[in-house]
Order: sequence, then structure tokens, then C-alpha cells
Amino acid sequence: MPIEDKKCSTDNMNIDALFGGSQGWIYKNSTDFAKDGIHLWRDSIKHNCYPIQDSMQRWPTKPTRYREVLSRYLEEMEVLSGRILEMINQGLGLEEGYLREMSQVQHLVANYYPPCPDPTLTLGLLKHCDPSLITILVQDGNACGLQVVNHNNGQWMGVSPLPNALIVNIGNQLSIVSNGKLKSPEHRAVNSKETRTSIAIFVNPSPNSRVEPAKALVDEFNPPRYSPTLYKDFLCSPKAYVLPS
Ligand SMILES: O=C(O)CCC(=O)C(=O)O
Ligand SMILES: [Fe+2]
Repeated sequence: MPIEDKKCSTDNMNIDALFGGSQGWIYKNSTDFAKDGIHLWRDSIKHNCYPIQDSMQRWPTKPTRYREVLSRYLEEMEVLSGRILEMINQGLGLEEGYLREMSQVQHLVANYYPPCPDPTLTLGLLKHCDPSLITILVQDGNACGLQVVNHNNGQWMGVSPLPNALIVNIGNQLSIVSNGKLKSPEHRAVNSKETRTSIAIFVNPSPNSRVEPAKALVDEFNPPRYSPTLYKDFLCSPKAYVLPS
């Protein structure tokens, strides 16, 4: 994307943009230095996707087919995420539709990791958990960039790209709703000498929904492990990106 188009985005991470306010989309480039001095090597855009037809008026206009192609992709993601959530719903023994009714295919983050001359000095994305119910990620190319923590030994494991495969990640909201039965994996992205692109679709609870352990999973032997929060408040807090406690 040309630099003048990147400048059309909002300057700061603004919650209004994410929940479909007047602001459009957020562009971040790889000049940020993280607190611990690691150089972040990534360009990204982030925007709201819900509901598709309204939110698309605020998406980038370039590339010229962006809105057309993305809206078709998101329609498919709505169907797919509904199916996945229904299966998780059954697995947890929740009443039919419980997860699907609270969910919206809501945010997109497109990540571009440019070729990096010395990947030992950089990270694409710092360690985090997703603040979603589930995230559906597609990654291109052959570069292995996504890593998850193996909780048995604390080591990072690479998630190799498979042709035409989607990665489905459990997010913090699903951990909370399941009262800790499902765990959100800590993950990060590393750089390489090859270009890599990934697109993450965050399937979130609606902004005003109260996120808390499902009543059906709580009893005197399994007390609630997390206190209720409104999703929009949770998303603004640092807790959104770390393992729920
Ligand atoms: O690029 C990747 O594989 C990771 C993306 C990711 O974790 C995110 O956007 O939350
Ligand atoms: Fe993530």
C-alpha cells in the first residue's frame, strides 16, 4: 500500500474505530519499540467488520477490489465461525446457540512482515493471547512465523504454514466462558528473511455483552474463576492480551 494511503488511517489505536464509529481503520508500522527494547518488524491494518455492509464503507479503498474480495471472505468466515462455535458449544455441553448468539465476526488484522535482514534482533508480534472468542488465521507463503508456547516445557513451537489451511485459535473470551476448561494459547510472530503475510479474523462477543463463565459450567465444585466484565471494557484493558487469571 502506498505511503500516502497509509496516512489516511487513524493515527492512534482508537476503540471507536474498532466498534464501528466514524473512524475507519488503523495502520501501524514497524517503527515501534517495545518496552523491553525488541524492535517490532511488522506493518498491520486493523478495522471493524461488523456488520459487513455498514462497516465496509469505512474500510480502505485500495487495493481497488479490497472491499469486494474481503466482504465475500467475511461472509464465509461468518458461516465457518458459526459452525466451529456450535461444535465447541456441544463439546462444552452448553445449550444450543449459546456461543453463536454472543459472537460477531468483528475485527480484522492484516499483518505484513517485510523481509528482515537480521531476524535475531526483531519480533513481528510480541507474546500475547487473543482477546477474542476464537480467531481464524490464514497465512501465506512458506515462511514459518507463528509460534505458540508449549506449556509442558515453556519452549516456543513453530506452526508451519499448510497450503489452504486455516488456523483456529482459542481466545481469552472462550477461556473465560468455559471457566478455564479451554485455554487460550500464548503466541507470537517471528520474522525471517522472507516476506510473510497473515490475516486474522477475530470472532468476538458483542461490545455490550457481559463476559463471564457460563452458568451451566459453574457449580459448588467448580466456582467461577473469572469475574464478569463488559466486553468493550475488557478490550480496552491490558488484561485483554494476557492469560486470564
Ligand atoms: O501473524 C501471525 O501468524 C500471528 C497474528 C496474530 O497473532 C494476531 O494478529 O493476533
Ligand atoms: Fe494473535
